[in-house]
Amino acid sequence: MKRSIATVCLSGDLRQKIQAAGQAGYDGIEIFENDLMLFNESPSVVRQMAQDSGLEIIALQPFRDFECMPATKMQKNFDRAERKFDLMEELGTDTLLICSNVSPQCVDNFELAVDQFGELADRAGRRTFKLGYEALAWGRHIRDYQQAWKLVRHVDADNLGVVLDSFHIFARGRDLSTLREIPGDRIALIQIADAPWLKMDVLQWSRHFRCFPGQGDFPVVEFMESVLETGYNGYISHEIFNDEFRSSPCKRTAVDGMRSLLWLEEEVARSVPDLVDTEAEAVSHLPPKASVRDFEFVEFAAHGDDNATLVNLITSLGFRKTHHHRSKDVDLYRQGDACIVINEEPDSFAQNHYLVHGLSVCAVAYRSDDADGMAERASWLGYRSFEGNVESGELDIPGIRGLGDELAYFVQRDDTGQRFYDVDFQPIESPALPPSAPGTNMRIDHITSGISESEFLSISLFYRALFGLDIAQPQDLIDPYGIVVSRTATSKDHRIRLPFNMSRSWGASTERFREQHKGSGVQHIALACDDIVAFVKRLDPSIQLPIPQNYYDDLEARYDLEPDLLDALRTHNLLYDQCETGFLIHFYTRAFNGLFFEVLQRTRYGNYGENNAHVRMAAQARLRMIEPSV
Ligand SMILES: O=C(O)c1ccc(O)c(O)c1
Ligand SMILES: [Mg+2]
Repeated sequence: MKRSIATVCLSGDLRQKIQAAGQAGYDGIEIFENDLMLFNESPSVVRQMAQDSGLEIIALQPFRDFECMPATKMQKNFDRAERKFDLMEELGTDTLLICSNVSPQCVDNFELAVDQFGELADRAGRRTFKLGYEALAWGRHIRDYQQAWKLVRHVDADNLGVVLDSFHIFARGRDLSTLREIPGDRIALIQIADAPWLKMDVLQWSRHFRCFPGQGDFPVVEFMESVLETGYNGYISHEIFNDEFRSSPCKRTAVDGMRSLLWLEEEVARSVPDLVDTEAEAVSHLPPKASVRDFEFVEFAAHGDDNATLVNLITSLGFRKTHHHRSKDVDLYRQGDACIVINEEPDSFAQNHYLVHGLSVCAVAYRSDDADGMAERASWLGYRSFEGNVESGELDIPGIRGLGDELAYFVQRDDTGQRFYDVDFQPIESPALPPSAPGTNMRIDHITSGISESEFLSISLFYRALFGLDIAQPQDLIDPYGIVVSRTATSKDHRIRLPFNMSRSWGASTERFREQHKGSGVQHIALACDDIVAFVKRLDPSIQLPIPQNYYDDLEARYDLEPDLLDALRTHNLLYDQCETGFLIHFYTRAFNGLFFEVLQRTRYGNYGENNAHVRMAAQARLRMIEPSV
């Protein structure tokens, strides 16, 4: 596929947009007229800029409100088109995109529209230009691609084709049935956009909520399959109007857009290999499939007193130090299957992380069936790799730059059942835990990150395209000081669960964390155990987040809980949630540097206790008022 992006997707001025698109590796760019109008260089300078960035200007757009206007306006419209043709000449582009008329003055007269487009195509043809006609979902009379194609077919001019924009098609009811019947050479351009399914005014939906394929809910892969069936082999061009993109660095957005196109091509090539005929896109040229299976360990950057704070907390949760790194100042703590690595090695990535963020998670390691394959996949998608200092005989674990300043590692288990710590670490004789210590088989259940609004879609793509996870619809969580928006990335078997949260309110939980932690990162680690009531009975309650008694009165009224259970919940700061098939019992620890742990027990329960998130956030906010340092 030839890859393109419309300048409207990116923040900044036209120079920044063009440079970002060029650096991200696109072949072409659609110039939005407004971007040109607001730029203080001539169209011929823009032409040179695009050329210098290795980009073909594939179209100028949009030409608006052309057809079926009152007679007095039509002459003006033809004149206006001629002015745009002059501009196209200077820009060095051969295609003008016209969108269907939205003006209240536009009359519903198909024959008239055919005549007018016939004349416009003649005029364009005289200057060897092409036209593309696109139905806006909110057009006055022409609103869907079938109507637009009917018009183009009736005009029957070689230089007039139809523009298919996935947003308008899905926003009007995802009918792809007749798309396959359009001959590929009559399609002027494919514009691609994904979006979340929302029930709202379609113009607002389009102008604010479009996103890159892989970040939303539209069946974009199916759309591309239908497009390929037409025989179309021109550009696929992102056209995303999105509020987050407007406030994000344009380079990152451009690179994410490229990742999205690669992901889309991969999905199409894997689902219908016969439709993909170019060698570069053949299945044999695709990267290894996503293969993250589980969490392997969480690594903290710590130092001095902070190290002691963390060790005290996790020891209270029943972790014990089992290994020390062979060559580095790194300890491993384990509790059942859950592994926490604490890194104090001087001059390391972890210590740099500590200097910036304080006590924090600097890496999450994922178990993979093919760790090198994951690294290769990451590099194919343009994610940056990380090379640590590896001594001879130690595992060279592939790492990449992940969310915020963190690393993501990919760890493979070999057939012998050896774990990463059997190679790089030495077991230590640790004193047995006191019999009173909670001891039940734990595993990492989920790891939640606090991120900024402008990172939200970027992270969705990271988890979807690189990790192959499913991304759930956003949910609103109610903090006493604002709304926290939460989405979760999950593997098919739910062994990997990665919620990520953002908030526009500086006082809400996510932003309070980001302020303390100096940026985005892991805010919350949830550990699953088999018997939480037994666990909590041996726990030092001072590490827990206190829950108000009113919560338990409400629980009692809401559910028919056994009195013993209700009593245990009440006594031990435990929260409870229930679904049709089962229930969840969980508690939270007090926070350190904005981070906290959760311990939970799931019984046929697939959610996250999100019904209790507001209780947790209110309890944390209250503690913060009493003890501002937490
Ligand atoms: O929102 C708009 O005006 C607009 C303009 C051009 C397009 O191609 C489009 O899909 C939408
Ligand atoms: Mg469009």
